[in-house]
Amino acid sequence: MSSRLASLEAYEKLINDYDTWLFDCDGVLWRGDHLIDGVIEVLDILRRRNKKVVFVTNNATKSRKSYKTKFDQLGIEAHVDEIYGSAYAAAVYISSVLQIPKTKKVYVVGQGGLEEELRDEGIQFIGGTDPADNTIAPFDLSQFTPDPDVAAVVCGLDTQINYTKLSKAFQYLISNPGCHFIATNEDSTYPTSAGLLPGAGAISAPLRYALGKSPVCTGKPSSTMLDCVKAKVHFDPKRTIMVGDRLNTDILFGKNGGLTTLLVLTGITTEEEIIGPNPSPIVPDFHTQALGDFRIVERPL
Ligand SMILES: O=C(O)[C@H](O)[C@H](O)COP(=O)(O)O
Ligand SMILES: [Mg+2]
Repeated sequence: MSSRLASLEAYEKLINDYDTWLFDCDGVLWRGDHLIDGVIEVLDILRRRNKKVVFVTNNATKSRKSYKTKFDQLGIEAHVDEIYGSAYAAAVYISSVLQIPKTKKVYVVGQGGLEEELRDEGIQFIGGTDPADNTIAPFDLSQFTPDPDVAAVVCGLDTQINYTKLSKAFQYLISNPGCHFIATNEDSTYPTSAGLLPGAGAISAPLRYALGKSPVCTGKPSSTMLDCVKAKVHFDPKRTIMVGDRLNTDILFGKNGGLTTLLVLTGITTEEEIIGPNPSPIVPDFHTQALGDFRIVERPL
């Protein structure tokens, strides 16, 4: 059963017990471009208490560098080497795990952030933001010649999704032998300041259905994302806490990694889902309304 934080002592104890704090972004720090109340103060408290702060997001629309710009714009202190996104995890997976030859290419269903991370890993790509693929014109298969050098299809959140991209991705996956099917993440929904929208999982779903097979997922809860963090950040899992708003990504990611987990209710998951009559089988160690609740340690009620 998840334990709800409700006293000054409980918030103090959590801060004292954990040296490394991994934070999800959408639904924890912000919703779309709207900062969630109390986030800046609490991150400052943790930094002043010499806690290691790391950001782990499944949102593949931005690269780590473009996330740094978003943090700056929202007034949140963050450094590029503290930021880990599913686009970065996908690029590292392709270059270091699959080791696709540099002569090969990736067909992208996704946005600029994913392309930037692929480029930074020296991976050639087509599709993505290419205007030729961002069209509402009907797709004519008889006019399409698959590029034989495409060795993988990677699918992330793409707000410009269309039938042409789905068709080309599908064609590469059925015609190029051994073509890898990768999803940056499979979140079903995406929390914005105006409400919920379809998530990256809803973008790769038509391909999963058409192919009858699932992609390799590199974002949370997969271990690929934690391996990316571990490769750059030293931390003791026993003294590390994962803070997130979604059970089947953030909390499962923490549990899979042997970390302690804290659920906040400012994003996807409602309290009903953890303490209601039919609670989720994914149980966080702790939960609280919002990250901002930790301000109590410096302004006791
Ligand atoms: O659809 C998506 O990609 C997700 O909803 C979104 O990106 C989640 O981001 P996170 O909460 O992991 O920062
Ligand atoms: Mg989230």
